[in-house]
Parts: sequence; C-alpha cells; structure tokens
Amino acid sequence: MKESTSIAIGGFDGMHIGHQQLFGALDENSTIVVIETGYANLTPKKEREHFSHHPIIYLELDDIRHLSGEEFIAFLKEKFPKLQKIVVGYDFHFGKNRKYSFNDLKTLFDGEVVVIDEVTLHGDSVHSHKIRAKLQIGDIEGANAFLGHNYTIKGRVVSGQGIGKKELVATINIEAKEFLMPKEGVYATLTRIDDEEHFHPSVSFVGHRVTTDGSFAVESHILDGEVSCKERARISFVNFIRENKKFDSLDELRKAIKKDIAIASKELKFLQL
Ligand SMILES: Cc1cc2nc3c(=O)[nH]c(=O)nc-3n(C[C@H](O)[C@H](O)[C@H](O)COP(=O)(O)O)c2cc1C
Ligand SMILES: Nc1ncnc2c1ncn2[C@@H]1O[C@H](COP(=O)(O)OP(=O)(O)O)[C@@H](O)[C@H]1O
Repeated sequence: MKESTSIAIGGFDGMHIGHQQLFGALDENSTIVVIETGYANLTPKKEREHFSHHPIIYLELDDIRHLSGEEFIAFLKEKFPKLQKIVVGYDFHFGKNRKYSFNDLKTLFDGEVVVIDEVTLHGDSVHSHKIRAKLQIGDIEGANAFLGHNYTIKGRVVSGQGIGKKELVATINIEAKEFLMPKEGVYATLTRIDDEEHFHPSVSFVGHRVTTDGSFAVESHILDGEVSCKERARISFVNFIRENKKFDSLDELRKAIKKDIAIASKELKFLQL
C-alpha cells in the first residue's frame, strides 16, 4: 500500500454503484481509504473487501476529524509517499464540521484530484442511507439495483429452537448482528455455507418467530438438498416474498412455508447460480 499512486476516499458502506465509479478512476497501483464512522452495516468492516480487488485501509473518523485540510493532506502523503491522484465523489467533505470539500483538496494537494459526478439511478442519487431505507421497507430489488450486487449478510451459525426440522423444514440459523436486517418477512435468497464456493437457492425468514417462541431469528432453508453447515453462512437477498405473520397453528405455518418454497424456487430458477 505504501507504493500506491492513487487512492479513493470515503465511508464506502455498501460498495454501491456510486462507490464503484470512484474505484473505476483508480490506477492499478491503488488503495481504497475507508473512513470508519462506526455506522457501517451494509458491508461492515472487512466485508467491503468482497467488492473490490484494490487493497483497503481503514481509518477511524475520530482519529482524523480534527485535522485541518493541510494536515489531512500531509497525513495522506505520509501514508502514501508516492501519491499522485486522489479520487473522491461530488459530495465528499472532510475535516472539522465537514468544512473542507473537493475544492479544498484541489487547492491543497499538488497532484491530481478526480471528482466523480453524482451517480444516479432512474433520477435518484445513489447513497448508503437510501439503500438502508429500501432494505427496511423490504425493497430488495431497489436496494440491489443501487448496490450493483445482492445485499448479503454473513453470520455465525447458532442453534434454533429445534422444531424446524421435526415439524416444519430444516433451517440454518445465523446471528449477523453487525448487519442491517431487512424488513421482517420471508425472502427468496441464495445461501453460501461455510467455505463452499457456490450459493444454494434458498428461502429465508428474518424476524420475530411470532408463531412459536417470539424470538428474533435469521434462518435459511436450502432448496437444493440436505446440507450441513458448521460455522458460518452468507445469505444473499434476491426478493421479498411476504410479511412476517402469526399463524394459529404450526400446520398453517407449514402450509405457508410450502408456498414460500414454491415462490422462491420459481424466482430463483431464472438466476444463473
Ligand atoms: C420460509 C419460512 C417462513 C417462515 N415464516 C414465518 C412466519 O411467517 N411467522 C413465524 O412466526 N415464523 C416463521 N418462520 C419461522 C418458523 O417459526 C421457524 O422456522 C420455526 O419456529 C422453527 O424454528 P427453529 O429452526 O429454531 O427450530 C418461517 C420459517 C421459514 C423457513
Ligand atoms: N452517488 C454518488 N455519486 C458519486 N460519488 C459518490 C456517490 N455516493 C458516494 N460518493 C462518493 O463516494 C465516497 C464515499 O462516500 P460515502 O459518504 O461513504 O457514501 P454514501 O453517500 O453512499 O454514504 C465519497 O467520496 C463520496 O463523495
């Protein structure tokens, strides 16, 4: 990274299509500089690394927010002695009270400053907070279009109530606290198990199990056969199927799950897995 000649700077939660435009302006020998605010929950921490081949370094906002424009540039030049190009977006701000903009970068930095114009989709500006809002209303297709990839969460496997396999369908239960949870409900998903390289078609439930013990669960039922998942799984959201619901009996829940499976299978059939 010390050898990098160009960098892109930002929070980069989501690594969405706007962020990707910035990465497109980087040279081969570049680093992505993530400023961590502590709020990233679309691609928390190192999850960002799945969405770019450039190396990433992480700076804590609290460690740099007090810097003046001059100090910030000096700090970057110390980290990247060969720095020639800085890539930021049209709305990039830094320093105390977000006082400095790309214009200040242009004045203060003796190399090239590339400013990426606002990236929009269907006239709507693409931003992490909008993706969060879409996920919270279950608009998976909208969120995925902004992201440029499927919204994906990762978690370690936890044990469920133990009634799924016996009474309903077998599910992999995960705990993924660092990630934003989409709206409660049932989704057509793709699930990757442990270190497998491929994703399985699946149907997933996110929410409080209001029909059974009321506890919060994220669980995935694999559609293409029995699997065993030991440590962790990734769930990639493709489509919202229905709201979370309280059923009067396990039998009714079982029937609803059967329908969910049929819908998910149909929707996922068209995808290249
Ligand atoms: C496709 C699918 C849909 C589900 N829908 C609901 C639902 O609408 N309401 C609900 O209370 N639980 C729902 N569940 C969760 C079940 O209540 C849960 O699988 C069951 O409680 C067994 O949990 P266990 O795996 O921890 O044993 C759903 C589960 C799956 C796999
Ligand atoms: N829609 C967009 N178009 C162009 N640049 C963007 C867009 N969204 C973010 N950027 C740029 O990407 C970098 C990271 O921005 P960040 O604030 O983390 O993204 P967001 O606004 O999505 O939360 C910044 O340099 C920012 O200006």
